[in-house]
Amino acid sequence: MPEPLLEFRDVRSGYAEAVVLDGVSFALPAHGSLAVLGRNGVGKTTLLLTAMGFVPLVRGSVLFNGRDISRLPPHKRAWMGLGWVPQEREIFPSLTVEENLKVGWRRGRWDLDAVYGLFPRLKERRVNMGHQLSGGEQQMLTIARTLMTNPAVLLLDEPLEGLAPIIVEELTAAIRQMAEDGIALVLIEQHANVALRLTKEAVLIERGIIAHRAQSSDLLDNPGMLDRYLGLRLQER
Ligand SMILES: Nc1ncnc2c1ncn2[C@@H]1O[C@H](COP(=O)(O)OP(=O)(O)OP(=O)(O)O)[C@@H](O)[C@H]1O
Repeated sequence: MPEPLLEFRDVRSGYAEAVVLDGVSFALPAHGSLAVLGRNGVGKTTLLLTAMGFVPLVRGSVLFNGRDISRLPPHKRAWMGLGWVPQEREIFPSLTVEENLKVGWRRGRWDLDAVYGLFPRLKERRVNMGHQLSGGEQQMLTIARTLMTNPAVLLLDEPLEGLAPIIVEELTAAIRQMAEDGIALVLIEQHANVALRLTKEAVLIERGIIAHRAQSSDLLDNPGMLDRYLGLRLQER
């Protein structure tokens, strides 16, 4: 079996006053995609923060391409190919769209032309300042900026949260295309049906542990299972 791209081995992590994840293990293959589902506050964001090194490990290890990166700082992990897309839509408000995109560019498949091909809206807005963008455009820019670093894996924290349906459609299509293009995905998304359609595998987190893991398509065919484990229901969007 080929070496996983990103692997958690028996990870325990959390904040000074609270252990959040306890005994989490998974292996994401290169070009793989994983939906992380669970109720509010179960530790989904903490899982991504642990992968990036923003939240310290108490036990276990995080591996990337077979290398133990547990002690590396976030910027080194980003440099190695972990592309974090935070929920807070971190862009530079006083730089133009194009300047925002150029800031983190690293040579590779994704450059300005390719990114504008994926997000034509950003091309139209390329001379606008970050602060002049709508919430949906800011989210596109946040993802596009990370894409410009040519990551091996994108860690997406609720990228569709609070966005209008038309923008959700555009972003969903873009995420699907990035995955088809070979970027691995870890996707946190409250709308389970969207997350399951975009991914091959899923883990259901409950109180800091992986309560269930399955093929995403099997979960889509079995909505009762989501309901049983987490009280999540598939919603139409
Ligand atoms: N900086 C922090 N310091 C202390 N506790 C925190 C911190 N951030 C999150 N927590 C706690 O850790 C737990 C897991 O939070 P986390 O944000 O990972 O959950 P989540 O599954 O992503 O939830 P949501 O869907 O609401 O974003 C929660 O109980 C939360 O209150």
